[in-house]
Amino acid sequence: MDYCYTEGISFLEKVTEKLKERIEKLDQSILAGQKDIESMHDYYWENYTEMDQYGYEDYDNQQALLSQTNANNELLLKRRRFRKMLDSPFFGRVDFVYDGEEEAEVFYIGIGNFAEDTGMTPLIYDWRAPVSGLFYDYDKGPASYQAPAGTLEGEITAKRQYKIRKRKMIYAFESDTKIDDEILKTELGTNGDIMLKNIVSTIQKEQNAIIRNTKDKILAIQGVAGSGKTSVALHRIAYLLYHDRENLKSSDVLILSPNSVFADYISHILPELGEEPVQEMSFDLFAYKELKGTAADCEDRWHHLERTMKFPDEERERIYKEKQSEVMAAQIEGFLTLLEDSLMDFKDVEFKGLKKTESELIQLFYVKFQDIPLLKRMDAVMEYFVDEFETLRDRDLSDEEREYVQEKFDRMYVTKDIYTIYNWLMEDCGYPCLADVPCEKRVLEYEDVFPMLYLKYRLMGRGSHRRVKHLVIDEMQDYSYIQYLILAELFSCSMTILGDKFQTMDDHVQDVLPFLPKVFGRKVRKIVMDKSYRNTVEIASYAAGIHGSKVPGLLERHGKEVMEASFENMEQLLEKVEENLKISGEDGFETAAVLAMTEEEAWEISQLLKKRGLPLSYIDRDSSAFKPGLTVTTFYLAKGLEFDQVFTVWNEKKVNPLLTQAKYICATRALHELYMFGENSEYYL
Ligand SMILES: Nc1ncnc2c1ncn2[C@@H]1O[C@H](COP(=O)(O)OP(=O)(O)OP(=O)(O)O)[C@@H](O)[C@H]1O
Repeated sequence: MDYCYTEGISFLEKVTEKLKERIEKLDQSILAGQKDIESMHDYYWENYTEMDQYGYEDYDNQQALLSQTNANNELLLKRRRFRKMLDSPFFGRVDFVYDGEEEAEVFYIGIGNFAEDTGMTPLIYDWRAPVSGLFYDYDKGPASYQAPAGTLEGEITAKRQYKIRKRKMIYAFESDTKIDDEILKTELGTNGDIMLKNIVSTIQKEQNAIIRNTKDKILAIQGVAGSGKTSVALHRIAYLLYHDRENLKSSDVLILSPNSVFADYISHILPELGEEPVQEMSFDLFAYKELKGTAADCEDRWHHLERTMKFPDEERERIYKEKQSEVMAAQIEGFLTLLEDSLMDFKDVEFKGLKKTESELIQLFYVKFQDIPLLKRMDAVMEYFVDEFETLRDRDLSDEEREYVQEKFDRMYVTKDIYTIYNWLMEDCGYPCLADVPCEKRVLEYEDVFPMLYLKYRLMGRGSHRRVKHLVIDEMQDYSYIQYLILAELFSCSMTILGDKFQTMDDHVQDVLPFLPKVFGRKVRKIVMDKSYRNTVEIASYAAGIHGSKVPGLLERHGKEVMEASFENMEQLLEKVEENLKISGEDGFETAAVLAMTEEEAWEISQLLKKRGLPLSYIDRDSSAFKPGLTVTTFYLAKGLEFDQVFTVWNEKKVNPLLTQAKYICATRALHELYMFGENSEYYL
């Protein structure tokens, strides 16, 4: 047995013992803490009637209780981390000789810090600790890392990698190259996990640079399919949380994600890395909530995609695109300038002897309060009026009086209804107007949702979300110019923006990187990730061929050739799917997917496969869970996910403007096997 392995095992044994001891001690402290909390509760309930009349004692008690509860929560978190570490305490080791010293210091690296006791030198260092950068960034030889006190230089004399599962050493070896490609290939070649994996033990140097970047406020990553964008973004969140515990909590981080299934698919990563889950939201849902008082319902992206595929209409698509574009944003600005006059109908105001003439009001409106958004400005003028009244009369207005005055001022707007104003804008731009119906009957088509929301913010202001301190935008290519303007209005925090222009859900590739700096009004650091880790060489080359783009950098992981076939009808096609499906049996796969174009097709296929007796999960836009086994869904809901086997199914006779992008998205979802199956019946026409 080699030295590296035996030494690894003996350290594993030592650490396991120490972890167990530490967990036991924590058990006791937690128990003692809980008893304290209980007795503090008891004391409070027994004595609170007698506590001093000013409430000092009561306050002190509450504070003591709070700090004891917090202390106990921290212990609970620590215990949770150590329990997790028991399974696999470390995965790397670096021996580092600091400049000017003789002997190497040994650093073991794992998912968290672990010392025998608080304040002692760690036996294991958190992968996010400054010293752990050595493991990811350097081979043997001269190296340095950034410590709080400055750069520390020295030499790496040894570097090792381990795989430990359920307290058993699976392998241990000396790695003199970067985190070894062979290991990476083996890790990627195995099935076993169905959700996205944490990649702490094999983070690559380029990925590490992104994860550890705290300098750039806005990072935008254009990465080829499978380059680890989502993984890197999540590890970056964990890194930021670790290094800024004081200011950044999990609840301060928001991920804009494409759908709920994707949110489920990535949800376990942060807890696995010892952090609490972060907030997650879809932008469409957010818009729907924000427009509640303006329209009864809003279509979402899926409606639009389905319509584009079912009823391709170039003119309609042109209008859709224009409405989301920079040109539209400029048109809205021009429109707003004119609206300053056309929306207003000034009249003298008089209330119980206090009068403001039309020209005085105009002066206040256009000069004194000119910086306030148009639909909020009259409120400011009214407050000015009310203030003057209350000062002169030396009394406050009653609620009824206030309402009466408010009405007078509100009447100076021709309308306050955003929907009506939006229709004026449509008229100005030469687009068809939306139906003139009352709010409860208004259903916004997707093309109008974001321009209307943007108009609303420009008219009413919004104020940025102070609670969100870091925003992650995944699938950046799927957001329009107008959507980015809204995001810039809403969030002024640091951001990680990531995506792949080739996966745009549109008939054209959209590259958002050129306009981001303009929208956010600041420098955006752009990073390209051009190596793919997901697909085999065969699948990646096939996928690149769909766009005629160059094959990304790949690990030389080979697999089955991509199978392309055309079938006369769906039954024959599904026969072939069944024949090739390998999700059961000894060396079967964990996940497989049949990916169709439209929801209707996906549903139909799921029913036909069920009839064949195949167990499966059907994912539609309302689904929220990702499950092992066979999944049937559309290409657009499969975004961001991956499957061991993918069967892409489309109708060859049908005109589908999204077909090229859809095929590319489907093809790049496959880890090991890809089947591209066309069907040429007239069924779906
Ligand atoms: N350093 C790494 N070590 C091990 N696996 C990795 C590494 N980087 C990426 N992977 C794996 O590659 C696959 C793709 O990663 P991920 O889903 O994060 O990529 P992506 O760029 O977001 O993909 P896409 O845009 O196609 O959805 C995942 O299985 C992930 O675990």
